[in-house]
Amino acid sequence: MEKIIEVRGIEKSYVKRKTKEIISAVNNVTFNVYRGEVLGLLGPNGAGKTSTIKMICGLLKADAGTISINGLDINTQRLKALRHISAVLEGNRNLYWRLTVRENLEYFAGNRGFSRKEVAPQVEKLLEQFHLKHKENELVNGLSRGMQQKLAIAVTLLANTDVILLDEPTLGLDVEISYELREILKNIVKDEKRTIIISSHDMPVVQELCDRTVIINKGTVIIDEKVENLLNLFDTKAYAIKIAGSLNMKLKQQMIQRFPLSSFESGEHQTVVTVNLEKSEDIYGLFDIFRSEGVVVESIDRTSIDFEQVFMQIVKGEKRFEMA
Ligand SMILES: Nc1ncnc2c1ncn2[C@@H]1O[C@H](COP(=O)(O)OP(=O)(O)OP(=O)(O)O)[C@@H](O)[C@H]1O
Repeated sequence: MEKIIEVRGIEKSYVKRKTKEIISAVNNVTFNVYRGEVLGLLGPNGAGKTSTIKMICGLLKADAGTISINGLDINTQRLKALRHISAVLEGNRNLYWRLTVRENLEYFAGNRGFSRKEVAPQVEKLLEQFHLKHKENELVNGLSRGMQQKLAIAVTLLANTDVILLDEPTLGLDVEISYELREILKNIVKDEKRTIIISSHDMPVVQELCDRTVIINKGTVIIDEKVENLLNLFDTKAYAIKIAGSLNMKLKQQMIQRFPLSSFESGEHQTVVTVNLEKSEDIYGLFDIFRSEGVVVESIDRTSIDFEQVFMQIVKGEKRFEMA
């Protein structure tokens, strides 16, 4: 697999203005991005994602370490390196508000050296793909946030760079437009082998779009693994246990303490407890708790897990999972 981005041991600290306290935001982060893959860059708030993304885009300079894009060092061959990457950063849609949808696409393609004629077929395709055709002659100013976001991503795709970086693409959008955007991106990823880095808190986006995920916590990479492998790994340890009657609060708290991702769904005569166990043997510990409280287990089944749960488990556990 061809490496298109190499991030090696990057570090970034900030000094708090008032207290002069030094904050280590990124601490020795290393990962690769391969051509044609969709990489999810994840982490809880304050983990260091934005700082990492800004260093990759050349908006921030790393205190230490190196970043290369297509073999070009971002410090010593900055302009050449940055020509291979385009980005939609969170809260910054990089559009001209007084131009129409079509004019924005043509203007930014022009900035990258493409003539209007050259990009005409692609502009048409993108207008269709992003369901923006009926808005092509409207000013960006009057568009909804969701439409603006779609256009910003379309502009980025039109630049035809080797790498596209989407920082929180669905943040702040309502559910319908998030879904629509996810579907559009899914089709683009399926049809064209684009290299995309997505930073997101929207786990369905990660689950459905990303091939691999790099999870950062407290400035350090804690996971670099294929999404599929993570789902499989956790899936085998997720159980749905049916219990007669209901569980009292003390027991629920006891379970959450021992198995942090437990969830409870109470019916009229039954409760379904879903747990994700770190080791399969932990099931015995669970049964011990039930036995000591006289809880009757009616059935136990393996269940499927979604990426949201996987992410929570990893971040809460703050540990590396050795993959088989
Ligand atoms: N300009 C700055 N000055 C001081 N501290 C900063 C600055 N930018 C970021 N930080 C701190 O660095 C740490 C990492 O921040 P960063 O924005 O990179 O994380 P993040 O993972 O993108 O978080 P979020 O998901 O909330 O955007 C945080 O503790 C943050 O408060």
